Amino acid sequence: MAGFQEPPLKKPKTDVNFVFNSHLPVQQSPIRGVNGHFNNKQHAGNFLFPKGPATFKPKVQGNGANRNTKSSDQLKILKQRHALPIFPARPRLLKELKKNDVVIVIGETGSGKTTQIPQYLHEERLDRKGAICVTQPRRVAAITIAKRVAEEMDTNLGELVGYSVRFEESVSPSTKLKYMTDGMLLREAISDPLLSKYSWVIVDEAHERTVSTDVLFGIIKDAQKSRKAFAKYPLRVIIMSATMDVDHFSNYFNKCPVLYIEGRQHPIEMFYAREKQEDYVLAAMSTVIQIHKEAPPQHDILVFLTGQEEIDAVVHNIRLIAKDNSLAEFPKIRVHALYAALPAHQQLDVFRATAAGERKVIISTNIAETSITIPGVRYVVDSGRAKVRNYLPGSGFDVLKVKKISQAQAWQRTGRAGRETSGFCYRAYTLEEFNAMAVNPVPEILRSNMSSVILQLLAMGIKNILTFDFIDKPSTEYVQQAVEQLTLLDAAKVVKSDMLELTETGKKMAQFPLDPRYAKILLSGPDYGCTDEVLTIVAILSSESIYTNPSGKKEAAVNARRKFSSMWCHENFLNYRNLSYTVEVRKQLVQVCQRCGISIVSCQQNLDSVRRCIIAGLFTNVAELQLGGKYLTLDSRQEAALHPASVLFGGKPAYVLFTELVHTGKTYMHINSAVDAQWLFETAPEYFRKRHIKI
Ligand SMILES: Nc1ncnc2c1ncn2[C@@H]1O[C@H](COP(=O)(O)OP(=O)(O)OP(=O)(O)O)[C@@H](O)[C@H]1O
Repeated sequence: MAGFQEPPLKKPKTDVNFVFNSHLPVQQSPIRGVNGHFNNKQHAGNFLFPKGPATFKPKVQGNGANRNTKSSDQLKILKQRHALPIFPARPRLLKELKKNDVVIVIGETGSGKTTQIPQYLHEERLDRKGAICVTQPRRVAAITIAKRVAEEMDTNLGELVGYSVRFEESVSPSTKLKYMTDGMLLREAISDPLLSKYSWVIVDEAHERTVSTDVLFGIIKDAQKSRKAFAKYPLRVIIMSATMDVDHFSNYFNKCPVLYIEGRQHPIEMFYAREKQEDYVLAAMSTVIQIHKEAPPQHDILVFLTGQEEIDAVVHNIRLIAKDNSLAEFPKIRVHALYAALPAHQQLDVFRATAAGERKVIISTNIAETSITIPGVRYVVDSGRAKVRNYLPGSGFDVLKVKKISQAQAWQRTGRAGRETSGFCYRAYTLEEFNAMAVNPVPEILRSNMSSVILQLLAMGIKNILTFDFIDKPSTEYVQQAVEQLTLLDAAKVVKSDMLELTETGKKMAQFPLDPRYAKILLSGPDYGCTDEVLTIVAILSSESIYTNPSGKKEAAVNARRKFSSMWCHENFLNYRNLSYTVEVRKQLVQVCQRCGISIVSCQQNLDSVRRCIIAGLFTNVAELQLGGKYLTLDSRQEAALHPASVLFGGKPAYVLFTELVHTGKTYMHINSAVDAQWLFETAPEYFRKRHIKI
């Protein structure tokens, strides 16, 4: 549904006036003196100053074929590794890591934390007893970093170095360095709370404070304690970031030491808008054109905007502008969009190097904000905004809204330049606006629906959520609402005051890497005789969009897809790769169903059964048509509209089920089905009686 509207943008007429602000020199942290996090006395003395090139002979090398006769590519990579700011600190860093159970490592973006520290541990054979796991908040980072490290270690991806992200992994029994999303490690902890496969867990980009990372902190602390008592080898933990509140983290981890990797490899020149910009999208776009007119080819540009529709529109506009005769004398532009809903191959395409005389312009969400290195990027243009998920208190829903980013995020964005060589960062907002931004992002756990997390914690045997050792406690109200949702789904029951337990249904639900509501739909499949059908639907809902929305053909794509409400059509702007991915997801869900003994039956096109089954999981996501023609959600009495791209638009069914609410100017219900009031009552009588629906 997203991506329906044609670009609302005009060609930017005026240039944004920038003022040169500072030069982030090679040997000085950009954050020090700006947000003050590093000026903390408690940890003084832990700086790992570069002491000139250290020499070392790795005890273990990659298992590539040409170990003795290194190719020139390998020698080049080795040289690059040795030039990183972290390299001279290697001996002291290892000494500290060996000495302490938990260490916080702070280092400039690009200093080499993510790619090098795991390799150092491996070279020292500190992974003999268990593998090294490195968590990332985002899948694209986990995959691309694993690829880079495999290349650096001269090994095939999936052998010594691998990755694991939801529904996709490349690992083998010989994998020693495993890059994975924080959510995947949390999932592993359900069956193995001691994390016994690993001797090291490295939590990277800890400042992002995703729900999964926050919960992992508590799990890791617990696992560490238990393993000290009776496991064969201890669990060592490294918490890493370039921009985080070290005191808060260190206090949580029993005043663990904080190590600072000094210096950055390449300088970055910083620019701020001279005046406040009315329209951040136009400001970002005109900055790109300004840079394009001045920068040499192959100096690529990475632009941070907020969401899919906006990014598609900007990509479309820049392509149009690039065709303008007035730009004929400048390099050819290759424009890429980068957001989570894009198929993996399109996401990875942005890493492809530019041809001679060409410039790559990448318009991205905050998916590219941390960890990754995009070859060729020398310019970063930051709109200062991001789309963030926020829980609607009292509703059980998360809503996506465009918000200003934090200073920590702004520095991370800056850090995507200056990785291979010197760079430039243009902030399309003023220095005053920057100073007024929050220092750190609000932890996701304080603003999200917690039902998935609580289901996972219960599956790990943690019965009292309110006493779990969270680094920042979520509000009791949010916890209670999530518990209520899990109780309504028959996943959990209260056994004593504040003590919860999973029901048999809940135990099965926790086996699925899905939102509990989707898991409940699958578990209800046999009751409605339609497991086969709902498996397909849930697989699609859990994958990235199977639709394509080519720019300039959005209307045609929407019209083509309208036909799906009555019949299957070919050649209707379906995304082949994402469809194939969905088939893989479905296969994995079938395996979990088989493990849980859920029989896979088909209702043979009886779509009413399918809709009733979907209600079993999503009955809290229903809106009712009001007299004035508007919809109100039954759970929170919130006004929400059908999107013009929905097949139900204009039809006005009395009750509409949706998967989520999306706020883009107006609140839209995302992905809909018309449902019957009688079915609602039959599925959750207690719940709907309280909501007085009309039958
Ligand atoms: N895919 C890649 N291609 C080329 N160079 C790369 C690639 N990945 C990493 N590098 C090089 O390795 C350096 C260190 O990257 P690394 O991700 O380890 O830094 P980091 O300190 O973890 O940064 P951040 O805090 O931004 O995650 C980069 O600055 C870059 O020079």
